[in-house]
Amino acid sequence: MSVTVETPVSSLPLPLPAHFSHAEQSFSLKKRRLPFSSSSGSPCSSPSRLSHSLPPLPPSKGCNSVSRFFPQHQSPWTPLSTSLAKSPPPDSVYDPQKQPSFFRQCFSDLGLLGRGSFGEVYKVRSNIDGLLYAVKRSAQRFRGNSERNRCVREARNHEQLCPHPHILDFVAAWEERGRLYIQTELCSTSLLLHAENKRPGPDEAAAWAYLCDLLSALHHLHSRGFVHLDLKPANVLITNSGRLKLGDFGLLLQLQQTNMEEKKMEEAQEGDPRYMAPELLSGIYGPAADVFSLGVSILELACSIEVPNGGDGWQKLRRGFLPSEFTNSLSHELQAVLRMMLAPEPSQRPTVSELLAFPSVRKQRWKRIIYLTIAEAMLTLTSLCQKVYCVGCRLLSFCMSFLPWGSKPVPCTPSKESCDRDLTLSVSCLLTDSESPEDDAVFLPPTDPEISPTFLHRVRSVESTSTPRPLSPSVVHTPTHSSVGDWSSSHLASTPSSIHSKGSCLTLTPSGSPLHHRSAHGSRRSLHLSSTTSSNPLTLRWMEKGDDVTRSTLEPKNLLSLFEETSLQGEL
Ligand SMILES: Nc1ncnc2c1ncn2[C@@H]1O[C@H](COP(=O)(O)OP(=O)(O)OP(=O)(O)O)[C@@H](O)[C@H]1O
Repeated sequence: MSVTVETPVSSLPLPLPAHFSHAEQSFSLKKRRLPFSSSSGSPCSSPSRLSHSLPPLPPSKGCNSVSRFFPQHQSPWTPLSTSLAKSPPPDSVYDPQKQPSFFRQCFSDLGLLGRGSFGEVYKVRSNIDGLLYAVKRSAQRFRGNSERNRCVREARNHEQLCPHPHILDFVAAWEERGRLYIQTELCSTSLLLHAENKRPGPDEAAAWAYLCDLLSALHHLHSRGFVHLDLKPANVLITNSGRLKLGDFGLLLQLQQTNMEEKKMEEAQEGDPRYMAPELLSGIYGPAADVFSLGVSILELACSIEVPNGGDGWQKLRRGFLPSEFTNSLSHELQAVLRMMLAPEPSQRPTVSELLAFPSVRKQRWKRIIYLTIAEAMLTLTSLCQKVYCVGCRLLSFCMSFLPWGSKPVPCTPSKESCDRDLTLSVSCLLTDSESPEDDAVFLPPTDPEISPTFLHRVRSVESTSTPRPLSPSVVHTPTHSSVGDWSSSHLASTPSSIHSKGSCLTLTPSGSPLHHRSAHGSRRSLHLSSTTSSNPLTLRWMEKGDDVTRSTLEPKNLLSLFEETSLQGEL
């Protein structure tokens, strides 16, 4: 396919969907995420922050909104995935006679990772294999059979698509009390949040990396006769190594023909208007729509801009105009690729296979493969080293217990399991607005609330506010540690926040420095999670530099704690 610099521009403006009426009119530079509203549990809304407003709920097609006409699904739980139907949890883990739900019996250590228009996503530890996962629960009970069927189809399609290195790993899906649960692999955050937490400004290298990963994911989908129809940074997850994984298959569509031609589809739904291909407005669905959405996503990420969801800017982008004031800083190669992906006519856009064959894309893909191989090898190595270190510490502790002075317990770096278990923190206030607490109390507020990794960006937003925001003294955290794998990953993935765990004291730091905040009187404050009692809960608190709190809390003193204390003071 030849590279067209000028794409033909149709003179007639495209019809705008009705819900674009309050839309943003043009492109604008990306702004940093606003503080998370603790009361609502959602980002503060602002007209200029439309990329954080949730897309409109997809219309519920063909289902009656009055739920009493439909039988409630009262069975304890129904497996919806082949994996779960074939190997249900053992009796030792799940006992249907017991009161707690399937979810509560099979999973523990809950923390809210995020909310979308479909539902809530929790970080969990499986009581079956002891590993960490993400579980997405639909916010609403099924309002009828068509809605239920759509959810079941989503789960089955997702299961069918796995495994692939750039598709979010599917583990299981089930239905319980009229809600859908999808268990997937746990990632570190979404691409949207990851991109927002980076330094503002164009980042072409990252854009190429994202393009390569997502082209690979789309290639997998399209070659199996599926179209995603909702590709956007919020639906892409990023692993500890920085690998992108395409997720959220709620609008996934299986095309009838194997040759993947565009087709008018009655049952298909369009996704987020900001990333939507123009032909979807005419009801033409095909793989080219995904290419367009990927083009918009890469444009947004490469130039660090907000893409419009209506108005002139929206129209222009769908008529082949790229915002040159932003794209001029990109290389000609990337500009050319974007221009082709954003061609107004679906037939003018290259297919994913054609894009993967472009010399510029092939070159970048090789770089990406090498980078990911090294990053993932380093992560594995680091976690191995940590395990060895843990075993060493335990052995040392065991040996010291035979020495005459060895009666006192020797603090030891916790095992990887406890590290992993405790990495996720949750905030209880985010868990308390379940619509019917009795029936839906699958996620009881944990006694020791934790903060999820995605909560870090919200904590960071505290830093940017002008007035000090005292943290609630009731926010008491379980002992929390980041596994070495997770620390290094955050560096590898260029995530600007990291957690440094030094024995019993843990410091949240953006970009590797302590999270500082200037108080009204100008003194520097650091946000610490510090050990405060002998039972060792960690309390999130503001500490003035020079406060002696940490020193007094590191008891009992011994060689290891003295060493930790010294290194901590060095950091301060
Ligand atoms: N597997 C996962 N691992 C880690 N975090 C996840 C995972 N899945 C989702 N999340 C987090 O939960 C948030 C909400 O996810 P969800 O897919 O429900 O919503 P969304 O895609 O942002 O919105 P929508 O469903 O409206 O498109 C995400 O933004 C992400 O931060």
